[in-house]
Amino acid sequence: MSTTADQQPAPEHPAADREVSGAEIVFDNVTKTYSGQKVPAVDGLSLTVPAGEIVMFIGPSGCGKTTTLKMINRLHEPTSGTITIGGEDIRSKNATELRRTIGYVIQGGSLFPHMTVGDNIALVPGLLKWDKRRISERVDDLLELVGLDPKRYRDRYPKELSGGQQQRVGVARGLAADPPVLLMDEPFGAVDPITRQRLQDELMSIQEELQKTIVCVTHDIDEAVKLGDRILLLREGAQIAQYDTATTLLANPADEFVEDFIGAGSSLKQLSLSRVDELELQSPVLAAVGDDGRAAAEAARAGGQNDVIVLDSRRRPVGWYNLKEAARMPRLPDHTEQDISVIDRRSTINDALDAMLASAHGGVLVTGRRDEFLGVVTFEAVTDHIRAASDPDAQEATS
Ligand SMILES: Nc1ncnc2c1ncn2[C@@H]1O[C@H](COP(=O)(O)OP(=O)(O)OP(=O)(O)O)[C@@H](O)[C@H]1O
Repeated sequence: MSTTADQQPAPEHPAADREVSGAEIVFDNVTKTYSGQKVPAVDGLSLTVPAGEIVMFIGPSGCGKTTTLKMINRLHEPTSGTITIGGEDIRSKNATELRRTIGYVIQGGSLFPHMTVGDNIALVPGLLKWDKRRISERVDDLLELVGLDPKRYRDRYPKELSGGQQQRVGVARGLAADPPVLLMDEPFGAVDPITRQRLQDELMSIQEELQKTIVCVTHDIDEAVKLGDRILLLREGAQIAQYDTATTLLANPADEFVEDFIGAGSSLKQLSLSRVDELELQSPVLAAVGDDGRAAAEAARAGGQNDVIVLDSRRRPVGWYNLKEAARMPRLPDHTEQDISVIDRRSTINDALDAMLASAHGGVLVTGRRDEFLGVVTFEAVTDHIRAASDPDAQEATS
């Protein structure tokens, strides 16, 4: 159902059937007027962010997205109105105490440069006086969760990481004390498009596992459509233009402002609503780290395959070789410098296509929870899907 400025949201709950560790956030008639300003940056905002969902804040520059976000962890105080998290008024704790229970991730990760990756992540658990062993285990778990090998990365300094890796550590730090709420302010704005897509995929896979309540500011409608269980589109003064699922927003824009904002490509954008797990995956012949490459290549050839895919002991893909390359390796190694084009099963079809265009293999590997290998999606599978989705006759024929 559609929600416009004069309606209270009464949405269906996409996360309702999953185990949720997040907490509901409610804004009740919240206004923020900065000192010295006549016009409020946020003017009487009432909004419910359901527990366990990702809500994406989007809207024109200066409409009040960041101000709204920063009121949740009291980096800005409302001039009037009330905000509750899990039913509790955020003013019932002091601001510092509150912030230790809310993860906060901003562009670039904002890591402390003089502290190691491990110490950066351990910061809030340390302030909360967790014991050393628990903190150390937590740091390693989180590094695993965001796809960084703890042994390799725990003791590095931020400057020894790529931009995307720093951003991952930023997410791990935001999640360190297992907060019910994670706030993100343009978290993936500073990285290249391929890295951004991977970070978005990782966030979706982390969210599938953790079910936090995530509020994320973005400037990118495609990112909002991809990540958001719900999208909040604001106009100036944080007035709600529409608050809906991506599907409804794209199919039924509430008015001309929304229509203009989503842009002319909205029928194409609907494609980015399709997820990779709607496609048929191929099951290739697999090999394990340490296997004899020649035997693996022979097994693949016997199975009619042109490639060997190598999995580690946790079934994560760590190598993807053609038969000739594999046959030259007496022991298949546990990592490769080559790009192996991996996407998460909840990635969009558009992401799959982008990854394929950058891949040497004419396909991409699809992973699920904790990066476990699920199968291969081929260029043909994607193009067939796109053809079917954009051809109404074909859709009718299959429905
Ligand atoms: N510290 C401040 N003091 C005074 N005015 C401010 C302050 N911070 C923001 N504003 C004003 O409040 C309004 C909302 O700003 P806000 O940063 O929340 O918008 P935004 O939607 O996040 O913008 P952008 O997309 O450009 O980041 C703007 O008019 C801005 O100029």
